Amino acid sequence: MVGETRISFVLSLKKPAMATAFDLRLPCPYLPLDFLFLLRHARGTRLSSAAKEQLMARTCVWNAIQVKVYQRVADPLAAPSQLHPPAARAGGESPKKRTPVESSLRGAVRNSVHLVFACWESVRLMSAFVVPGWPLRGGVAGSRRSRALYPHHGSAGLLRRRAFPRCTAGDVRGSYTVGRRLPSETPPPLPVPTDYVLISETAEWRRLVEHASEIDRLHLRELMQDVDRVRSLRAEYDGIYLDYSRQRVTKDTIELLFALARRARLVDKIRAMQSGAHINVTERRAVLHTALRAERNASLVVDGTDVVRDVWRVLDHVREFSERVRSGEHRGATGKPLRSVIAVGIGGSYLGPDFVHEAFRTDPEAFEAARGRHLHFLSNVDPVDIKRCTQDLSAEETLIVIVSKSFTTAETLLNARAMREWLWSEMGRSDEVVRLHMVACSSNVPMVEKFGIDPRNTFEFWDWVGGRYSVCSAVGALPLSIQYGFPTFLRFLEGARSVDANFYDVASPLAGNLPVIMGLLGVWNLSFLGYKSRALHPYAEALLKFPAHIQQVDMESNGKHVTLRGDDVDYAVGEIDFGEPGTNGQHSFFQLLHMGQTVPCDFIGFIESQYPLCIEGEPVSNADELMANFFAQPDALAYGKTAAECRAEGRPEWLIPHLVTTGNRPSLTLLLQRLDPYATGQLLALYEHRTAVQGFIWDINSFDQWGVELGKVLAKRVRKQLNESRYFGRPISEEFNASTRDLMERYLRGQVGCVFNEPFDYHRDTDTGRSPL
Ligand SMILES: O=P(O)(O)OC[C@H]1O[C@](O)(CO)[C@@H](O)[C@@H]1O
Repeated sequence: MVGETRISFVLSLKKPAMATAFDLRLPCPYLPLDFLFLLRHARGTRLSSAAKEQLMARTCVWNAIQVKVYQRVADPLAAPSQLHPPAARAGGESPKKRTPVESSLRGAVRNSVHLVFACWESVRLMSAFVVPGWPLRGGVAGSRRSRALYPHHGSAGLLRRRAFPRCTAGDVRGSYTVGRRLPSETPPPLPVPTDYVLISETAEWRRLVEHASEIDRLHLRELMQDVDRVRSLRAEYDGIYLDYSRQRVTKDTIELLFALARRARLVDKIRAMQSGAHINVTERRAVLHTALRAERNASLVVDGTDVVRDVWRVLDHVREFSERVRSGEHRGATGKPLRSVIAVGIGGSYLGPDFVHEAFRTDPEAFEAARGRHLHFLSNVDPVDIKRCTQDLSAEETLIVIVSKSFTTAETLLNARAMREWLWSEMGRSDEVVRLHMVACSSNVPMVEKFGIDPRNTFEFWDWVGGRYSVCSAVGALPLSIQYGFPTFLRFLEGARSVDANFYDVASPLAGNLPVIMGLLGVWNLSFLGYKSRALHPYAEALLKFPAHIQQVDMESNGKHVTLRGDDVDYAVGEIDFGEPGTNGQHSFFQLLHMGQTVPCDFIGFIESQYPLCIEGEPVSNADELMANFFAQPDALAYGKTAAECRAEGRPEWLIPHLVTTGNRPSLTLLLQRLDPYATGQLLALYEHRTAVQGFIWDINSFDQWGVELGKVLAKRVRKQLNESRYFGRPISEEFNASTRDLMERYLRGQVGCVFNEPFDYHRDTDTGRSPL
């Protein structure tokens, strides 16, 4: 064996024809081929057949060499190269038109280059495969382009890298890691048990169904009288006090839910997540947002890379850059310090940072740290959002942070280009303006570079961080550290880490695992009691954006209809989440919560206020007034009001039916000391993991979002049509249904309200390339 040498090599073949040339017979369409490729071409190696068999087992486990060969295919599930989408057309740049002859000539040349290259690399790798201590040098990439393709390799001091000239993203990629001893391999996702059945077909599930009809006979009014029960339905961890006695459960329910968790192999799934297994099976990715808040001295090797080391490399970069901006060392193009930040992003690239920003804003220490600074978020593609963001700002003093994991999201890129135009319109059209005023957080570094952002000002994150789970990555770290200082952001990470420890401590009784308890209660309420919605009420104005963030975390994660294996679920999964801070929510939709549909509620409150205001002569402080409502609402929902109680109040008989509230409406209460950056991190992790627990029990993939992709594809068709009709007078295609056609026609009759001074690519006819102007 080669001992301490490890080589990681990725070859992405753009065309199936190329695969044929290499005789790659893929065992299944999406495979990273691992050693199969080498072994098929390995003649005369010194490997024993037992060793070959082991390598053929697709586990890519061998401590000497790791090789992956990807084939790009049409099926999205089958396209690992999707992780690095082709560079063309993003950032508004459009490819040059080529004649067919030019294109096929180029294609042929490129194919031959790839073929020669791949053969050469096979020989090199084969040599390393059989010769101990083979002095391998090279791989990717001295050039900025190839460094961008494999940014995570950029950090290892021991790497030897070399550019692959003429390669573009999506063509051929390779990387070697030389001389690092890697302690462990990425574990494979959990094997599917041979006796696999839908969770709803298990005895544990059926027992809960029966139990639900027993619970239906009990009212929370009675349940709350059992002091023993009430005291047993609570848990506490690191300053978070969870009271779930107002859930429609008994101690038996909880035992039955634990039995269901055992049957669903919840503990194994949590461990698989923690270890970096590819539990996001449809995208073949690990789910490691918890690594984003791991301690600096921790280590977690996933797919051959120590992800914690990478996390801290980026955090150090964030610290250094944010300090330079805050101190005024990094200045704008006209020499002014950058006091304002506009973070441009949408969905997970916006909601998390916005929630945390709001939570920090009135924390006394964070407030001090942010004095004189402004943070804004530009999310909606509605141009009005641009107007609102920029109207009070001076471009000369503004830094734009483009946040997009994919760097292909249409809304974000259009907003990014709009921001670039805004900067240029104020300070002149120069690369320098972009270099000094625009930075990016993305996992698609080549596209960021293509946009014109200095690669040194690009803060990467990785495909194992889902967008909605990315607030602890550079996505949140950069804008929030610039605004509040890096130490404040670190305290937020520490809070999240604390709850991660609780969640991953599956060796301890699950009764003390807050995310597990909350997740199981969520499953109970939806799948067994049939409550389709869930409301989140933080009694803290600073958490005003928390419900919106959790809405995405939960609904994008668990809004699914098939199990991990692709079987239809025959049970309800994924609640509708909404919420508002108390007491505002009470004066908005609480009427329905009290008298209309039953919606399980989460109440979040704090012992200390961020702003403890006491007005002389008032019977209680302002915070006490808030908390009086916090304590009252859960009981109002649980107990309701009977006709007898109304009569006892002397209400007229005709009014009584309108006054009766049924009660028996479940809620849980979370009480924490005070809302500071640490507690903000705790709450984030608690709710992230609650969602994961539910997904684990339901056996769905909580970490992909294919539904959203469909909407994006359709919007692309409409965009093309609007362009063609608006600028070239083309009729609306018959491909659209009558309703959409009529709506679009009506819309197009209106004025766009824009005058373009010079034509640019976006307005070219999509077929002829002709400019309308
Ligand atoms: O960060 P990106 O790649 O721009 O994506 C933004 C958001 O779009 C989605 O893919 C779908 O809305 C979210 O999951 C993600 O948070």
